[in-house]
Amino acid sequence: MSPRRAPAIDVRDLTVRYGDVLALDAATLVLGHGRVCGLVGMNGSGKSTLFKAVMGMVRPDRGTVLLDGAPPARARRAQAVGYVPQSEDVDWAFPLSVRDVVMTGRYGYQGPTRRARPADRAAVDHALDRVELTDLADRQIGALSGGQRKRAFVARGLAQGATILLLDEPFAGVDKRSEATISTLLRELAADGAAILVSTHDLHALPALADEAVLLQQRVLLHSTPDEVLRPENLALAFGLEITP
Ligand SMILES: Nc1ncnc2c1ncn2[C@@H]1O[C@H](COP(=O)(O)OP(=O)(O)OP(=O)(O)O)[C@@H](O)[C@H]1O
Repeated sequence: MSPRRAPAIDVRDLTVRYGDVLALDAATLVLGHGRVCGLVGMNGSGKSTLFKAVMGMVRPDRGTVLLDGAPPARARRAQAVGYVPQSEDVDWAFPLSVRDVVMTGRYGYQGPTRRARPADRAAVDHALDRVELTDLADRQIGALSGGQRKRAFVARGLAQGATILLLDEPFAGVDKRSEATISTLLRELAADGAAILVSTHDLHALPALADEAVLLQQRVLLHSTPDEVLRPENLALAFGLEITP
């Protein structure tokens, strides 16, 4: 019998503080390959902090993160994990074209100072095509619309060949076309075996997008199906008021 595969994302008892602010409080979240998990919570509930901790970009006070059974730094070196940050976390004035940004997804294979090999260029072209940005590939990244920028970062994860994808509010401020393009792509990637953790404030879109969902309020309040998470009494737990999706 083959050994059981480690979960794609295995977060246990994760506590993160920024000074006096308790951003995550013993959060536990386990996600398998082939699954899309929606992360739902109020502003300030710790969603971005969870992504950063999973990427190894913030140091937890307590708890562990394993990606495919390995610490985040090793998973990053192996190019196993791709991250689409919140728009606010990106310097859009950086003089990179869309193609350059997507090519950074390949740096683990070629090193930043080496010239792109044909396989790298082919992977980048394919990724640009899948997010429908081929026509804009040579434009400076800051000269794209919000939705197009999100698609460029999704393309970076695609070009990288990441099997774990973390997307921090990829639908914020994007139009229906970009939203549909990204959602369809995420479903296809999950069908190919990727594990996808995606935060969203778009509760309507959750059932079509995600196989499972997490309600976060520093702690994981609930990890269940999207329909269960969207029950008004559960949303009231996380948002503190009666809202209907
Ligand atoms: N660098 C930082 N220094 C101090 N406090 C921080 C820092 N980053 C985040 N915080 C605080 O940690 C808490 C969690 O923030 P986080 O960005 O993870 O929330 P979020 O759920 O992603 O919010 P949003 O939905 O608004 O993006 C908030 O109270 C926030 O103010």
